[in-house]
Amino acid sequence: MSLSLPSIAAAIIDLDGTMVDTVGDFEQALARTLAELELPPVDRGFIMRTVGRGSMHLLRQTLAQAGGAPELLDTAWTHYQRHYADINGLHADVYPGVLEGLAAMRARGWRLACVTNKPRAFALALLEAKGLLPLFEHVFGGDSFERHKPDPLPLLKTCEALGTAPAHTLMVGDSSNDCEAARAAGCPVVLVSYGYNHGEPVAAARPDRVVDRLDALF
Ligand SMILES: O=C(O)COP(=O)(O)O
Ligand SMILES: [Mg+2]
Repeated sequence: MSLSLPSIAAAIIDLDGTMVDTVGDFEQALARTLAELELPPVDRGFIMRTVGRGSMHLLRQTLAQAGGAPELLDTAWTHYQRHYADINGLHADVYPGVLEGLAAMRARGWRLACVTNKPRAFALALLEAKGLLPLFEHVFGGDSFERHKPDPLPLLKTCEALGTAPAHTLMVGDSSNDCEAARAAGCPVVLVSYGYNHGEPVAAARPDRVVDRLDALF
């Protein structure tokens, strides 16, 4: 599939690793959760390789990495949600070029939606804290639909909500999850080079284009 920008009417933008560098938030919330369970913290590299498949996946992997018993997962989840809500956005920065890129999309008349695997309540609070929320018509999280990315369902549902055909709705993300979901939904896809792609170069996912900044798309 080749990317034809003039045919695009809307964009679905991923959050963690694409708009906001949230590793610091994950690091803090996980460290506090593990400390409460009397377990050692995990390192930043592990978090960067593991993030992207939803908070429950991250927590399950983290618990295993820290040597915690799988039976601790429910308790850990309760702690994690409380800690994440407390620090959400405090250790996170909007990447360079994001505001400019989103403004350029809006200037072209594109409709914008955010689709993340983060729980929706955390995504809304983070977008609000970073001043990005007013740019989006819809925000959907990992708990908004029955299945999350890399399943195409969230993208198909978002196209329905936007009223745009998948072929005219550009997915912009940072990982192979975003790319797989887009391919299966029939959306063209651009990946940013700077996010979290499970430690792999994004080009390996074979998106329609790779950009180093969101505003480099135009
Ligand atoms: O797994 C996460 O919570 C991050 O997800 P995202 O990259 O889809 O925003
Ligand atoms: Mg991401």
